[in-house]
Parts: sequence; C-alpha cells; structure tokens
Amino acid sequence: MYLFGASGHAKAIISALESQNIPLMGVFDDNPELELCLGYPVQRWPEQGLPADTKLILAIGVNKTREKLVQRIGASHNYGNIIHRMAFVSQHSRVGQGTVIMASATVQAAAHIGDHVIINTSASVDHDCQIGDFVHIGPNATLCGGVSVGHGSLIGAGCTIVPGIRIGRDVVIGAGSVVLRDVEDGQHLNGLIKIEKK
Ligand SMILES: CC(=O)SCCNC(=O)CCNC(=O)[C@H](O)C(C)(C)COP(=O)(O)OP(=O)(O)OC[C@H]1O[C@@H](n2cnc3c(N)ncnc32)[C@H](O)[C@@H]1OP(=O)(O)O
Repeated sequence: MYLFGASGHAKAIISALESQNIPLMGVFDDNPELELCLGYPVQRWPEQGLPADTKLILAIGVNKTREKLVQRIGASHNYGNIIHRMAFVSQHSRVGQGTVIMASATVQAAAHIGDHVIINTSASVDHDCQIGDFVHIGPNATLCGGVSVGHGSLIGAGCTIVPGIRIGRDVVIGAGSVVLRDVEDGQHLNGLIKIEKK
C-alpha cells in the first residue's frame, strides 16, 4: 500500500496497516518540510504518478483535499482501503475504495460506506446507514440506524445522530453535537440541533 499524506491522519492509517500486516511501500506528501512519518521516509509525488495498478490511500483528513487529490491523480487509479484489525465491520455492509476504518470503529449490517471515507477511531455507524463519498465520521461519533450522510460532510467527534436522520452534502456538524432533525446541504451547525418549537 502507498499513502499520499504524511501528517497526523497518515499516522493512524499506518497503525491500521501495521495491525493487518499490510506492507507500506511508500509515503508521499507535497510538503517538503515533512521528511519522516513514523520513521517512514516521505517522498515527493512523482510527476508521472504511480502505476495505475498500485494501491493508494489518500491519507488526508480534510474531505475537500482528498477530493481534489482524486481529480489530480485520477478517479480510475486503484485506491485501496484499510480496516483496522480491531474494528468491527459487518459482512453484510459495503465499504468503498480508498476508505479507512480505524481502531474500535463499528460498521453494522446493511450500512453502505462510500469511497474515500474516514470512519474514525471508535465511531459507530449502525445498520442501514448510507455514507456518501469523501465523508469523515469523527472519533467516537454515533450514527444510529438508518442515518444518511451526504457527499463531503464532516460529522465531528463525539456527535450523536438519532435514527433515520438525513444529513445533506458538504455539511459540518460540530464536535459533540446531538442531531434530532434532518440537515440541508451546506449547513454548518453545532450544539443541540432540533426542530424549533413554533
Ligand atoms: C483524529 C481527529 O482528530 S479527527 C478530527 C475530527 N474533527 C472534529 O471533530 C472537529 C469538528 N469541528 C468543530 O467542532 C469546530 O469547532 C466547528 C467546525 C464546529 C467550528 O469551527 P469554526 O467555524 O472555526 O468556529 P469557531 O471555532 O470560530 O467557533 C464559533 C463559535 O461556535 C462555538 N463552537 C465551535 N465548535 C462548537 C461545537 N462543536 N459545539 C458547540 N459550540 C461550538 C465556539 O465556541 C464559538 O462560539 P462563540 O462565537 O460564542 O465564541
């Protein structure tokens, strides 16, 4: 596996790769100040790219940056994914390419996780959830059954989303929020998110 990205999120991905004994073949980053990542040398991305059949994970926490990198590298590249050995992922779920599932995370039956998604440490994505591409579910967030999260959205650390809620595209839900109603595309919200009483 190769990684593009050598900062904090990459370290968690390396730990997940090591948990599965998957060899790390190389780490790339555009930042010339990053020389080592957990002892692995950081290289500049080769102008000609990597061979198309090389497995690559975009190891960057910012959703928009991962999406731009896919445009730069090409959507048809062979993106790998990694599920930490200590995560639970139901055999009845579906996980897309380029997606990472960190330690102690849960993905329950009939959940569908898109491409280039991050299910971070101890997050729980319960049955029948639909998670779009380039989403980040932060550490310890809880998505109850049947929740949907649109393309590019961030669910902050420690959020609780009650059953059946629909969260749109490019939404940001602040850390620790409780979401009791649907959220439209592009909204940035935090705290207790509920239908206001008339
Ligand atoms: C392994 C990892 O680290 S994965 C990381 C996953 N990432 C996260 O969980 C981060 C989620 N991000 C947040 O919660 C951020 O605080 C955001 C996106 C909600 C807001 O960020 P910004 O737009 O920069 O807002 P800013 O920090 O300026 O705060 C604006 C106001 O909202 C409040 N606020 C910010 N975040 C929250 C929150 N999560 N809950 C309640 N209030 C909040 C601030 O106190 C501030 O209030 P004030 O105007 O009364 O002073």
